Amino acid sequence: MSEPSWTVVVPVKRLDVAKSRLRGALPGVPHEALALALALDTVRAVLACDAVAALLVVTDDPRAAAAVRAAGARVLPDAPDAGLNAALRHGAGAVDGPVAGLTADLPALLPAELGEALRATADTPGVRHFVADAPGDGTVLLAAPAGVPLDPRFGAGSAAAHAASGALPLAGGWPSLRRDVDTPADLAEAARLGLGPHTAALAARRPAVAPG
Ligand SMILES: Nc1nc2c(ncn2[C@@H]2O[C@H](COP(=O)(O)OP(=O)(O)OP(=O)(O)O)[C@@H](O)[C@H]2O)c(=O)[nH]1
Ligand SMILES: C=C(OP(=O)(O)O)C(=O)O
Repeated sequence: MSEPSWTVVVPVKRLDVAKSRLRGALPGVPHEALALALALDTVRAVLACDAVAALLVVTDDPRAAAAVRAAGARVLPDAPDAGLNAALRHGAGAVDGPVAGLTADLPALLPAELGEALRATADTPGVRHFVADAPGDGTVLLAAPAGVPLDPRFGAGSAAAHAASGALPLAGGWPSLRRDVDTPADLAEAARLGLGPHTAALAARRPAVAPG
């Protein structure tokens, strides 16, 4: 097995405004706790991946910053404060060597699937690669070899945007990597695959019984 070489950059939006489509998905669970749990399970899997040398989380959220730091990530403030792609460019700009941007909403992520995807980039060297999300329209991972700018184009229709910008799609199955969680239905899908411990603990909570 080759040495770990990748730095993974994970952007985490301020928890109070992150993952708005998921608000209320787990009754009785504060929204910020759910957004944080998704990020912590993502971070946990990245740190356990043998292809990853370092993890850089770009965030302005103090609670998220403290929690991911405690888990072993480096934290960079979201100085541009101009959205996901600006945060990724900022993070990638602080990195030497191969760099991958990964979304922070992958609570079922298995380290082995991330490792396979990162290693698969070596089959076509010198170019950017991306992994589309399960529906195929979005992107969960964008990877650039050393010396090539990450040039992220996340957002609606990002799989097509990444392809149009010259990035090659990676074709593995990788269900846990492709399972980003934007909606309650996505969360149910992720639970079917197997949630990481932070999100699983919240999903196992029962809402308090209403008085009377
Ligand atoms: N640092 C940083 N991260 C961001 C920003 N916007 C989105 N992200 C992160 O980018 C990833 C993918 O974002 P989305 O799935 O669009 O998440 P979102 O904007 O929180 O969710 P919705 O409100 O449901 O659209 C998640 O890890 C977010 O935390 C931003 O402005 N700054
Ligand atoms: C940020 C993206 O979308 P979503 O909001 O669906 O995670 C994307 O897929 O590029």
